Parts: sequence; structure tokens; C-alpha cells
Amino acid sequence: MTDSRHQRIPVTVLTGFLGSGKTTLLNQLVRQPAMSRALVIINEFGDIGLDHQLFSASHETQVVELSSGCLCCAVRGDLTRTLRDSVWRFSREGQRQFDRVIIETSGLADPAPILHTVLAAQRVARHFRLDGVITTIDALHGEASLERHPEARAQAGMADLLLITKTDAADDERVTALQQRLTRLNPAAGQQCIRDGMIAAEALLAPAAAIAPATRVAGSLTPVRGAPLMLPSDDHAHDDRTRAHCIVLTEPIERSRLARWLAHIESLMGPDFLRLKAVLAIADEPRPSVVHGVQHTLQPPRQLEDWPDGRQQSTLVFITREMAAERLEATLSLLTDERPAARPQG
Ligand SMILES: Nc1nc2c(ncn2[C@@H]2O[C@H](COP(=O)(O)OP(=O)(O)OP(=O)(O)O)[C@@H](O)[C@H]2O)c(=O)[nH]1
Repeated sequence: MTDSRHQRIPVTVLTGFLGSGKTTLLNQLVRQPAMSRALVIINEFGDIGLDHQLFSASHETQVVELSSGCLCCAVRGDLTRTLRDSVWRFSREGQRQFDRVIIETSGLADPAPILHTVLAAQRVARHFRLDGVITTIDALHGEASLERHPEARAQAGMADLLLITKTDAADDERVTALQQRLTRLNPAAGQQCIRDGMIAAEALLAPAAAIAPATRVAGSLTPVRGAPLMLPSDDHAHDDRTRAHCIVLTEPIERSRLARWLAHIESLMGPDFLRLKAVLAIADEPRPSVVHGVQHTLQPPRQLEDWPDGRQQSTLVFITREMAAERLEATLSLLTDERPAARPQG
């Protein structure tokens, strides 16, 4: 399958709970060459937005503020318009002045509607593609935020990369406990500890094309050749029963079966289907394909340049709320003839 969408502009969604260090990170990022031609879209929540004042972009960086409300609800139309118009608005003499976009959400935003806009709004998806969701989690307050705020869980659950901030201010045990919690919540996401927003911009590029090794070590089970393996994941008793379900398939998937499975998955999608991320080995295709889903939006498979970790097998991660493992497990018969070797807890 050739991917004609390759030339689309990559969009990074930077989210994270209030005060978790998004602006601090952004200030560091835009000073680095890899992000110097980024268009930064900052969302303010309510009338007292300060982020754009705290954000001190380098002079090459183009910045747009969306301040009429929370990105995840009222501003969604604005975001669509801003992205669509940015292509000519930030052009000089016919040359686009940016080659990637970073959207910083407000700390209380559920990132899902923003991802829908990037993945599915037709006039946006034609020019832009999701490069990844990066979520900052405060090492000091992260566990409490996850415990109390569904927005914080949604932000962590939808991440491709989790950046644990303020590790200078928290003791090692607290950081380790948070990392373990995050692995249970979202084993597909990479994790990295940072201080004062310091990280090489290159480490943040294309996180959506990878599935973290934690997915494969989340359980002690060994993949059986040809048998899908469901790894036990988050057994923590969240009040909204957010669960990660990981499936490893060692046999390539037939394209016709994939199409049927995707159609079925689409029918299951909705508000409780927080995230699907799958790197798929498709029969007779040397390169893997990635599929992203967020709530009711499913993006068609997009071919990747290479295998994220060299293993030529399929890894599927579902993060759901109040969804029985059996419902997901039942869909596997559309993809493979084997029965799952194990089932996630809960
Ligand atoms: N000690 C320490 N403080 C940090 C670190 N990163 C950010 N901070 C501080 O945490 C506070 C909040 O950081 P911001 O970058 O404004 O957080 P934010 O996520 O943009 O906040 P909102 O806009 O409210 O959602 C600021 O006082 C930062 O200086 C860190 O790694 N270590």
C-alpha cells in the first residue's frame, strides 16, 4: 500500500493536567532547531489565560492563540479553521513558513475532540496528520490528579509519550510508583523523566508510530506463535474502570480480514473507547501499518517506514472505560483463527 498522505504536516498535541509543565516544555522546545519552524497553537481556558504570556517563543516561531474557551468543546470549530487557514496565513511568497504544528491544550482539556479534529475533520486531515500525543505528568501531583480527575486519566490514556516532569522535586519512590501506575494505565506509551522541560526535540518526533516495549513486558506471558496474547494490564480500581488491553499477534493479518475487523471495531467505538493504537503486520506487506482510534474516530491504516522495535508482529493496545475484555476479545476472531492465550484482568 502506498501512502499518499506522507507529505501532510505533522501535528503534535501537547496535553497534561493543570500546572504539569506544558508551557515550560514548550519554551524549551521552540528554541531547538528541530522545532524552529513550528507553528504553535496555544489554547487558553476561560478569560484568564496566561499561557501565551508565559510562553516566550523564539522569534522564528509562529504562535496562534485560541482563547474563546476550552479547546475540547467551544473552540473545536476555531481549531479546524485555524489549521485550515494556517497554510496560507503563515506563508510568504507562496512558501509555507512552518513545517510542523504543536497544539498546547488547556490543562483541563480532554484531548479526544482535538484528536478527532486532526484525525477526522476532512478539511484538516487533507493537510495535516497526527504525529503524536505528548502528555506531561507532574511527579509530585500526578498520582493524585490521576486518582481524582477523569481529564488527567484521559490525557495519560491517549498519550503516545508520557513526560514525567518535576522529577527534581519528587523522591525516587514517588516517581517509580507513578511510572508503574502509568504503565498499567497506558502500556503502549513511552515514558521519560524530565526536569524544567529539558528534552531534545528529536525525542518527541513521531511518537505515534511507536509502541512502547512496556506493552510487551506488562505481563509474564510468552507469546505463542499464531496465538494472540492478551497481557494483563491496569488492575487498579479506578472509579471509571479505565483499562488497557494489549494484544500481540505473531501471525501476519490478511488484508481482507483486517478490513472486516476495522469495520467491526468502528461499530464498537464511542465515548468509552478512549484509544486504539495498533502497529500491524499485514500479510505480503514488508512494512508495518499503524492504526489510530480515539473514541468514535478511526483513522485508516497508514504505512510506517519501519518496524518500531524491529519485531515483525502486530501489537494492539486498547484503552477503554467500562468495556468488558470479552467484547474486545470477541473481535479477534475476525482477525485470526486462534483463541487468545490469556485475558486481561478486570
Ligand atoms: N521544580 C520543577 N518545577 C517545574 C518543572 N517544570 C515546570 N515547573 C514549574 O511548574 C509550574 C507550572 O509549569 P507550567 O509549565 O506553567 O505548567 P502548565 O502545564 O503549562 O500549566 P497550565 O497552563 O496551568 O496547565 C511553573 O512554576 C514551572 O516553573 C520541573 O521540572 N521542576
